[in-house]
Amino acid sequence: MSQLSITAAQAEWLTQHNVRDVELAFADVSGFPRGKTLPAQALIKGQELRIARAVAIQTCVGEFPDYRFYGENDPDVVLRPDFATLRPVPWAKTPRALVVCDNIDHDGSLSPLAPRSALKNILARYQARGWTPVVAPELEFYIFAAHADADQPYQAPALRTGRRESGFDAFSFSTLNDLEPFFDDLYRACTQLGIDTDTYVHEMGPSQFEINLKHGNALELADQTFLFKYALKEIGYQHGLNVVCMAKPLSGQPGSSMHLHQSVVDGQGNNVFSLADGEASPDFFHYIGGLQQYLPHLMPLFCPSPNSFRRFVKGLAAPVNVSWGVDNRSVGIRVPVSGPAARRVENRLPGCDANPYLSLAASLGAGLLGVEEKRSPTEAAVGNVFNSDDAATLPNTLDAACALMAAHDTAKRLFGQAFTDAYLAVKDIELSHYHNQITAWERQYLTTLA
Ligand SMILES: NC(=O)CC[C@H](N)C(=O)O
Repeated sequence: MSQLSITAAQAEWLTQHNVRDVELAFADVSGFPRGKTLPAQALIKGQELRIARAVAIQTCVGEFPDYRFYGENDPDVVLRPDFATLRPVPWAKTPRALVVCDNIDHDGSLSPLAPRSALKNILARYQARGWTPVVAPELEFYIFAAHADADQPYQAPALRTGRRESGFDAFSFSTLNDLEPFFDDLYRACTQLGIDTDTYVHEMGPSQFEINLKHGNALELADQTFLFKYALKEIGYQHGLNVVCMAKPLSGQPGSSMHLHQSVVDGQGNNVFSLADGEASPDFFHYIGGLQQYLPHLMPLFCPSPNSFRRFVKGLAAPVNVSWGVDNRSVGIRVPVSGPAARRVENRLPGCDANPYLSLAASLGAGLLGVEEKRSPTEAAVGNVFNSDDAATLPNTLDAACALMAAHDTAKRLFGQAFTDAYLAVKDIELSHYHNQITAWERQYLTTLA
């Protein structure tokens, strides 16, 4: 899966294309790209780069939790390139490449603080059973006009007639046509980055879109999703657009999700969720049982910011429960209609703001625990269950979600104590910043009272 050294063909390609630098990139806990840029020839010669271990657990406001979460001596990790991900940077004017890296501790092991390590460790647990997950993320995002004043609401971009979308316009083609130059460049970038896109549509909100990635290997899809979000931003900037993966950027409008479709194949490539006769297997139900039991304990990995929880509004196709059902958008765990080979589960909880490595690791980990423990799911939901009592099974703020994560050992069992403690410490800092803000709403409505 991972490729540890550069091939002669890759070195030749870098040289032939006059690639000056290579970004050694990895996702921090927020999913933001971080790393160092190295001259291409140095990479070819095998120069090793190190970076502070703490970078993986940088907060979204650029601070770090206490030393005890990453090492009192503030140590380094090696940025070890996975050369299977070496690609040109589509938006670079001077030829540049990028390669996704693992963070390696001094003892040669994957740093438990890095999100890519968390996913690799869960995949190793599947591998130990002779199993391989197959996943497909679906990403919703908003495209806004260029925007620099964080105090002002986002605005949809001006279209051909000067009009800006303001209402719902699901599945229309007209705005896709308006934004064709952006989408053309995005598609070109995806091809260059090895991102295998499937359908794209106008989603429900004003200037909200969805692009689905083709199903495949979980590590590859996490890398692709990480790079896709990087590409969205950069291609947007080239067109004077601000592409936003926040879960709920506009009040009163639909939020943006990152639904995760998942199935598992055995060593022969057979879907373990289906029996030979085409019926659903016991493991399929155990997997769903695991999701129902453990997803609530892992919510900060699907919904990483206070804003993430604003998405969960009844009736806007965003889940508010961990019920499961077939072909049902009022549940958190949806089973799409399919034949036996494609039998899969769709975890609808993650927002587009989720880190793809962590949300995939958490979802696959919860399902695996369900299989190992032979958990039974509830009865399948029938009809619309937005108002059912199951809603109470999910925390509805980041504060409550972190408290639930801390109160259970699920995250620790899947990702270890070091990661769990560091992640919660990061969230603690981010929440304290968030709660210290005085908002426009308070200025608007509380001044007459106080
Ligand atoms: N594509 C859909 O089903 C809509 C999902 C919805 N926008 C959400 O936030 O979850």
